[in-house]
Amino acid sequence: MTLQLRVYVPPHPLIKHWLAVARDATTPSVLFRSAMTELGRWLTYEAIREWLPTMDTEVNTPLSTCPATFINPEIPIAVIPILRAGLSLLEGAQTLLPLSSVYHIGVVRNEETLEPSIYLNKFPSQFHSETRVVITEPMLATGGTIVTVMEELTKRGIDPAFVRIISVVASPVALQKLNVAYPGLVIFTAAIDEVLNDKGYIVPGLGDAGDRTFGT
Ligand SMILES: O=P(O)(O)OC[C@H]1O[C@H](OP(=O)(O)OP(=O)(O)O)[C@H](O)[C@@H]1O
Ligand SMILES: O=c1cc[nH]c(=O)[nH]1
Ligand SMILES: [Mg+2]
Repeated sequence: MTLQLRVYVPPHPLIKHWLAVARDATTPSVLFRSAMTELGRWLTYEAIREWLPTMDTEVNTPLSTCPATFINPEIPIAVIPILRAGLSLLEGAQTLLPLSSVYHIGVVRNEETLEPSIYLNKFPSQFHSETRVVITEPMLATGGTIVTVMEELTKRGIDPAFVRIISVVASPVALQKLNVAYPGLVIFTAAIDEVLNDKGYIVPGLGDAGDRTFGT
């Protein structure tokens, strides 16, 4: 079977609404953060459908016994926010995955070369092989940052088939790069924008997600 990247753009009115708020250049930082939190929440809700491990058992209702399904607490769930901008989606993701562990990684692009470099890595030396991973990264532009993070995860035992990427705006260049390197990956994004300008910004995009989140 040939694996292929799967990219979902959920047609949900709340996702469209909060994307529109985030794209609007007049949206102040305080509202931009709310929009990103909501996008993190609804995109995570979509992404963990048929993915979060469950276990079938029985419960006793006040009247009788009945089949029941719980989230399986034995399978570790990791949320990976890529600093800085990925922090904007974290709260929304975390509210849906309250038992998850959060492992931070800081990556910054060189503004001239667009090459990513890691300045903080809180990953363990090895992850449990069954770990499910949600990566929060709002912008997939050249794809350099997300591929760097995937390399750090897979060399510590993460299976790409267990990874879901939560993004807000993705470019075809980044998606193609991911498809070559990790064809089994699944991505949930609010939009795919075609153009990458000569400074590596997605157009129309939403500008610099890190700066808009933190008001810098
Ligand atoms: O796909 P790429 O071309 O690698 O670009 C995407 C990355 O660029 C931005 O990070 P930035 O370097 O601006 O850091 P920040 O999040 O701290 O603002 C953005 O937050 C992504 O992490
Ligand atoms: O458009 C872009 C591209 C990279 N990083 C951003 O924050 N925005
Ligand atoms: Mg930035």
